[in-house]
Amino acid sequence: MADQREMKEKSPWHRPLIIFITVLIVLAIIALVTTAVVQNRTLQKYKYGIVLDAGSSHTAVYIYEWPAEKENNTGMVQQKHTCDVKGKGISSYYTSVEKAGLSLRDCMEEAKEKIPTWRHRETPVYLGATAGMRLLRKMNETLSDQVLSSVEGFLQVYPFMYQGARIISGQEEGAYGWITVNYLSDNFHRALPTIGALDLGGASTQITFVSRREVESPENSIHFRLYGNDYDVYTHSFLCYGKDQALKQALAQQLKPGDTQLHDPCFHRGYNQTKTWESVTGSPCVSAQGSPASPPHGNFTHLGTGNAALCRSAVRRLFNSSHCQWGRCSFNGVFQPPVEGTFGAFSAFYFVMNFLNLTSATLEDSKEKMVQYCSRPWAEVKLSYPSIKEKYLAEYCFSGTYILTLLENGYNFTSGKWSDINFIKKIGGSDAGWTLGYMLNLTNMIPAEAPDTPPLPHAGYVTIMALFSLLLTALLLLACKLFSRPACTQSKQII
Ligand SMILES: O=P(O)(O)OP(=O)(O)OP(=O)(O)OC[C@H]1O[C@@H](n2cnc3c(O)ncnc32)[C@H](O)[C@@H]1O
Ligand SMILES: [Ca+2]
Repeated sequence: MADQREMKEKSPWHRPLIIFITVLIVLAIIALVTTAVVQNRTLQKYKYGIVLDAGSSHTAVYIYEWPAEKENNTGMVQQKHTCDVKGKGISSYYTSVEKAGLSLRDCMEEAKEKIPTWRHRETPVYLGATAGMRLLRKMNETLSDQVLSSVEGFLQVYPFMYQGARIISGQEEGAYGWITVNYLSDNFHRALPTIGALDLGGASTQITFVSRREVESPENSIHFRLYGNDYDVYTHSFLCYGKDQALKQALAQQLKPGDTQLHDPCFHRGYNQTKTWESVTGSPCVSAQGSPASPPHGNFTHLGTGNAALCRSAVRRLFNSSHCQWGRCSFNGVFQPPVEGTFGAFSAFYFVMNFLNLTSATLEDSKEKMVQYCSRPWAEVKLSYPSIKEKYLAEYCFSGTYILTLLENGYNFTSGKWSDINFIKKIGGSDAGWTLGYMLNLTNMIPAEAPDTPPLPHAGYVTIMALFSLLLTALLLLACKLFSRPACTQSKQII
C-alpha cells in the first residue's frame, strides 16, 4: 500500500500538472484584473462644462457633467446644476454696462463650489447671448459690444477655461435646441426618428425639424452628420416673435397716436395699469414696423376687457400671410415645409401651457379654455394665484392666445397634428434649450461617425467576471488538494 502511494507521489505527471495549474491560476488572475481595469477604467471621474444662456429676459448658468474619457459616448452629458441670475437679461444693462458682468457674480461663485477645484482650470465656460442682444445690436452696436466686453472681462477672472462670449445667430439657436432634445432622447445614437424643437423666448421664437421635402431657402437649411447618420434640418428664428416682443407689437398695433387709454381684450377685465409709451415704442420690434408716430414720452392707461375672440383677432394681425415667394410659407414671407413628426415645445411654450393646464388638451379644448380663462375678472385671478408673479399672471391670457395662434396659424399645426406637440421642460433631468447642444458642438462631443462601442456590454462583463471567478476558485481548490496530499500521506504514515 505504502509502495503504491510512493509510486503515485513520484508519478512523472505530478510536477507538470502542478505547473499547468499554477499557470492557469496566474492567467485567470490576469484575465480578471484586465477585464475589471478595462471596463471600469474611466467610470469614476467626471468632467464639467459651463454655459451661460444670456437670454432677453434673464440669464441662466448651466453646469454639465460627464464621465471623463466617455465624451463621445452618447447620452453621457447631463445637467448637474442650474442657477438663475438675479435681475433682467444682460441687454438691459446698456445704460450701465459694467453691471452686466457683475450681475453674474452669485451664479459664477456657485459654479466654483459645484465643480471640484482640481477640475476648474480645464472646465470650459461659454456665454451665448440670444435675441435681447440681437435687438440691442440692431439699435446700437457699440452698446452691445460694450455689454459683451463687460461680461467677458468678468468671466475671464474666474479660474475656469474661458471660451468666449458672443451673440449666437437665430439659426444656431434653433439648431442647438434641436440637437439638445434629440441628444437627450438618444435619437442620434439609436438612429431613431428625430423630434422637432419649438422654443419660445421673450424676444424670439425658433422652429426646427427634419423635413423630407426640399428646404427651398438656403438660410433655413442645415445639414448635420451625427453618429454616422445624415440629417437635413429646417430651422427658422423669428426675431420679435418671442412673447414679450409679440406683446409689445400687439399693444403698438392697438394704440393710436395720442391715445391715453388702451382697451385690451388680451388682459382681464378690471386690469388697469399706467404704462409709458416708451415701454412699447422704444422697442426696435415696434419702431421698425411703422407703428404709430406716437409721442415718445408720456403715459397711457392699459385697461383689460378680457375677450378671447377679440384677443385672437388682434394677435392674428401680427402674422402676415399676404406674400410668399416660396412654395409655402409660415408667415411674413418665410419659407416653411409642412410640419412633420413629433415636436418638443419648451421655454415659454411650456411655462404658459403648463400654467393654463393645456399641455395635454386638444386644440379645440385649448381654445375653449382660453375663452373661459380670459373672461375671468382680474381681481378674481389675482386672488386665485397669490404666489404667481403678477407680471406673468396678467399676461397669461395674451400669452396663451399668442401660443395657440402662433402654432395653429403661424406654423400650421392643425387639430390633427396638435397631439404631435409635447410641451416639455426637461428630458431626463436636463432642461430642453439650446445650451447643451451648443456645448456638445463646441467640445466636439457628438462625432460625425459612430464611435467604437464599449469593450463589453454590462451583462457580458458580469458573466465573464463570474466565470473567471468560478474557474479561479476551482483551480485554487484543486491546487490546494494536490499540494496538501504529501503532508496528509505523511501524517497517516506516522500514525
Ligand atoms: O430666448 P430669448 O428670446 O432671448 O428670451 P429668454 O431666453 O430670456 O426667454 P425664456 O425662455 O427664459 O423665457 C421666455 C419668456 O417666458 C417668461 N417666463 C419665464 N418663466 C415664466 C413663467 O413661469 N410663466 C410665464 N412666463 C414665464 C420670460 O419672462 C420670457 O418672457
Ligand atoms: Ca431663450
